[in-house]
Amino acid sequence: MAAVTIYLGVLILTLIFAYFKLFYRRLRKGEPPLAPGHFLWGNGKQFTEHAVKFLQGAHKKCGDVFTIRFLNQYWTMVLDIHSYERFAKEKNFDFDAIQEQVNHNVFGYQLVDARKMIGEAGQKVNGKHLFTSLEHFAENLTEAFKETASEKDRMMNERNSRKMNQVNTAHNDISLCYESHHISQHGWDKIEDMTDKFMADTWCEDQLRNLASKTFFSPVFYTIFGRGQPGANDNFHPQVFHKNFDQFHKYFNFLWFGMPVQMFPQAVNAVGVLAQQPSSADMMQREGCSEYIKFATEFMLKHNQSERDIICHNLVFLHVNYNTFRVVYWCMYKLMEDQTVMAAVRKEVDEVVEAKRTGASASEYEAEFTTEDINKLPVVDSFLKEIIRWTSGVFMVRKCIEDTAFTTESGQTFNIRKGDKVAIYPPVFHQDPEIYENPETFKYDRFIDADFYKNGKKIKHPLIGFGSLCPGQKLSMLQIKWFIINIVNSFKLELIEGEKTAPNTGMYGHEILPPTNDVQCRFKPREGVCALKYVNNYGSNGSKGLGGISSGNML
Ligand code: HEM
Repeated sequence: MAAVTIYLGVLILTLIFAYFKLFYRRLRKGEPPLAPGHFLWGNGKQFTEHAVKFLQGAHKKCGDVFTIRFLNQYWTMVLDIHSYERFAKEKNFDFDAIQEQVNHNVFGYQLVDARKMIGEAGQKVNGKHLFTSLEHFAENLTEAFKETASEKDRMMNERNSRKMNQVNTAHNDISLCYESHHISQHGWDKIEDMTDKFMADTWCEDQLRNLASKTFFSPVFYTIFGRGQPGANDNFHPQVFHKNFDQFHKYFNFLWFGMPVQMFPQAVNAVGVLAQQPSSADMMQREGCSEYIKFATEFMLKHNQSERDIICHNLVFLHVNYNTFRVVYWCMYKLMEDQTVMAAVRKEVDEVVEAKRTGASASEYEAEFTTEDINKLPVVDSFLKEIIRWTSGVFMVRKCIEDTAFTTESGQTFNIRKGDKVAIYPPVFHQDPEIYENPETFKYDRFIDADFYKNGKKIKHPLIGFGSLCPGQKLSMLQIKWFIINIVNSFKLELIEGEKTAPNTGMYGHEILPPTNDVQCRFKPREGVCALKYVNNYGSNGSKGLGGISSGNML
């Protein structure tokens, strides 16, 4: 009995010691206040329930800068939008540790000489490479659209042959009637007209995720990895990768926080498929393989990284591009959900296409767009920014590598402890009613010629969906804009009645929130549309050709 009491006593003392050692924090002078939370788990539960509501509440109680806790990890939140640039420029707030954590915990590898590699690889999607990447993407997009449109042709051919049988039968019947009841030739023509109209009115139905995958993810995949010999590796296919990436992504937050992937059998299965990639030598030989992948692969080989590491890095690159896919999903959803949005975007696109159109007849119609042209559409631009505002769930996180006195734009100084995480949480700004009137309402034209204010002061960076470091933001924005112009020009899209979804607020932490559920939609090619062509004019007349309205705050 005495021994049990001693054991219990030791256990309780150990637990108390562990609690004070691991979880409890005594604030030092000048440190930001701690947000109230569970004595053991900290603020994890409040965060996962609804990160924005939790942080808005803590902001009201604690002020612009305060610290939250996830188990034994302390994160200081800087929730003053005017301090964004100071935060981004603070040299003691380091991103490398975060990038290492993602690479190690989520993708299971480590990048050698990471800063140099990411810095130089980032140039392969900017400057002149931005234009060539967009050119390749545009070519792949045209292919993907042709394939999607041909689905309707395939479907119509099947229906046609079925219908022709019916029509032949009807024809025989009608001929009999025609002879016996004198149905006019006009009556017969009308029946044939109705059959044609029925064919033209035929829609294809699909899940939106599938449709976005076929029309957008596929061209992105081919733009990154190029195309191999037909049938070379059946699993290295955009749709196979998309499906498995979708599975894997569900566990992103858990993996990032350090939970072992073995806890999630579905993620393990998905990774098993995603690991089936061509060898690095074969990858670089694929037709149209991107400069980014070629550069990264050569860099990693030079640094003696293994084939496995290269495969993992390819997945990281696909992961960052997957954000662009998610934005496109939401663009398509909002275009279909709200007829006012569709009408406004379509009007702008139709007008510019009409103005640029060349060719004598429908079969010859073509309109050329430069990067500048793509960027010069205020409605498309604002619509896209509103989608990013409405769906971004991103953290901008850094590790504090030295004890640091951080001064906000308003002059308050806080001591941030070495080893803590420091973060800006853009969704809190994006949902702030003082910055964005009725933030819960989707307003496609919110960003047209608009300035935004907080505490009476104009905000320099009102939308922070890409953080300060993302090298892919220009490419991403341009790919999405080009996609919107093309999809609106080429297809009619509708949601099936009653279908509805919303951003999944339980997934805050993902750069772009996934939908709570997928929706069923229908589409068909528009008749007699003008073919659109992207023209890479980099360097012509000394042009870097970005121009446009987006350069102010997003590009
Ligand atoms: C809508 C699409 C995208 C979103 C919302 C997005 C968002 C972000 C965010 C929030 C970060 C962290 C930045 C920070 O904390 O300052 C980031 C980093 C990064 N993004 Fe993107 N991104 C997108 C598309 C892309 C694309 C298309 C590429 C590649 C071409 C890309 C490449 C990267 C890389 C390499 C980093 C790490 C940068 C570093 O370590 O310095 N992203 N992105």
